[in-house]
Amino acid sequence: MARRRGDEYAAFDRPRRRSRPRTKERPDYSDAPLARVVSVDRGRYRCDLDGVSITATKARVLARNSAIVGDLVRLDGDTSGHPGTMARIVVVEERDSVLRRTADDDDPYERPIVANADQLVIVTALADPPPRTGMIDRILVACYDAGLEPLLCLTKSDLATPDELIAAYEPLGIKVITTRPGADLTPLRNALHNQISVLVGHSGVGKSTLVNALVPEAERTTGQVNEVTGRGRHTSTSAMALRLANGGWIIDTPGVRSFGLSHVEWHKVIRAFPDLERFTDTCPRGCPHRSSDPECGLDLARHDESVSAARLDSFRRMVDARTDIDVPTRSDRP
Ligand SMILES: Nc1nc2c(ncn2[C@@H]2O[C@H](COP(=O)(O)OP(=O)(O)OP(=O)(O)O)[C@@H](O)[C@H]2O)c(=O)[nH]1
Repeated sequence: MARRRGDEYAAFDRPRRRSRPRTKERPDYSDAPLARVVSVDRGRYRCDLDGVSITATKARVLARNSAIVGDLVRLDGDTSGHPGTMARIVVVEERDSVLRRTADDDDPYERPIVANADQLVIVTALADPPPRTGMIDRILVACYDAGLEPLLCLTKSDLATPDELIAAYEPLGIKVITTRPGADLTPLRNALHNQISVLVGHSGVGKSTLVNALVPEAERTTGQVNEVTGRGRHTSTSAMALRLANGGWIIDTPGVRSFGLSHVEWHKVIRAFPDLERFTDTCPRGCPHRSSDPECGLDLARHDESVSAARLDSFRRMVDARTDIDVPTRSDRP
């Protein structure tokens, strides 16, 4: 600010401090302790360093939202984990995988949910709330896009039979596990052993109940399903990674109502539909397989008894909704 003449405080003005020239050399953190981010809450990162829980902030040089649950990070500062201490995340290691979703199919803003998972467990209740195969198919698209192995976990088998869903998904090579209150969890434990598994599902399907059974000390809050809306209450509000006693991690994520896929390139959606893919061999080059695309081979699948109409509808709903496909449709033809 320009100083007024005769300003009586002018004499007190301190000489400007020269800033030290910045060094271009960053400290070498390659030997700094390596921890895993287990939860993120308002700029505070809880990290697990060989079983010790450490609270950390993120170094300013790292971009916003650059560390997410599942990330392997190098820590500087106080890594004792004692109450009141704080470490600093100085490096986020390269990720093996990133599971992403968008709020809906038009949302250009993609949300990385979890880093470094190997397996995606789609938790679906057989009733209360009722299963939605469209949602399962959407999550499968995101799963294959992230390079993860899918596992379908059907809960609440005390309320309804799993036969239909097993018949629909097992032939696609997807492992299916069924649970109910008091069920023997050995098959699920075996499937999770030494894997980093992320649990995804609609609110109220029983993810937290499962997590509490697998890791009792987790004490994840469980909620009632609303009798009127049939929806869960979104009791868990943020993702959390938990160590499994016999090796591996499970990452519980908040219940989702939708699973947007605008981050998945449209031509990759078909990968989650191996049962339909063979019909696309006869399609014209670059066919996006929408209902309106001329000579799309999937139109023949409609008349094939071995094809599930629900799966075909589910696929078509996903591609028909895309606004980023620039290929003429039947109605565009002269
Ligand atoms: N009958 C039956 N009820 C179950 C089963 N598993 C969970 N529940 C009940 O379903 C309700 C919702 O379970 P939660 O574990 O809170 O569900 P969630 O998926 O974690 O829900 P969000 O936290 O909202 O994501 C609770 O009342 C559970 O007791 C099951 O196998 N059978």
